[in-house]
Amino acid sequence: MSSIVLASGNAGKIREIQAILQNDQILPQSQFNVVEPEETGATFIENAIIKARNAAAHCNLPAIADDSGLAVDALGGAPGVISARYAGFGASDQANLDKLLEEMRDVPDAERSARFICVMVYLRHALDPTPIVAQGVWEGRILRQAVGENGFGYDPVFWVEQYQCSSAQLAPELKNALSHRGQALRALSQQLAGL
Ligand SMILES: O=c1nc[nH]c2c1ncn2[C@H]1C[C@H](O)[C@@H](COP(=O)(O)OP(=O)(O)OP(=O)(O)O)O1
Ligand SMILES: [Mg+2]
Repeated sequence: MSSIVLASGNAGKIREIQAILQNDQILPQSQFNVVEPEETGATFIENAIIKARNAAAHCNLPAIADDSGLAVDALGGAPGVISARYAGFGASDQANLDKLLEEMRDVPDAERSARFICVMVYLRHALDPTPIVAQGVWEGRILRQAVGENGFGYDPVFWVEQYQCSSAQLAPELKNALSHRGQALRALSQQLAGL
């Protein structure tokens, strides 16, 4: 099997994707000096395709991309596709999370429902007209303060009802078994196996 480029610059995502797929032919785009594209899409799927196409074109290889984010009901679905730049372009995870907690300060406990969404795309080559697409959704609630050290991004404020802890308090394997990303990757793998 030939290599597949993983079109992400997010170390947390890359760690999770590699742990789930366990395929040493999947190489992060940093190994090819891919320049990250602007994520101009209005939807997760558009942004995933933009990222996968950019990496596939640069590397002349098949590519996988993950576009994901947090949709909070009390904020009308925000931060959504702009989750990575909620507090501004190039904002840190901490700055994004602080902004979310601030926006949610006066939202009562009963109205703090949210979900993580992940769209994974596989392109056979840059101009592949029929991308393989898979999606995962993980329901949770937004905490009032950050707790936990694992994961990345908004994990410290995402309450996982089933385990009564934040997703940053889950062991990495358990997060991958439950998460939007784990769901999307398993669905993507099934489709790839059927090709
Ligand atoms: O499991 C997760 N646990 C916590 N936070 C998460 C998760 N999954 C996505 N998120 C947040 C992080 C970031 O704020 C945004 C993704 O933005 P997104 O553009 O897809 O990724 P990114 O810019 O970090 O890396 P890249 O585009 O190179 O893959 O959603
Ligand atoms: Mg991004």
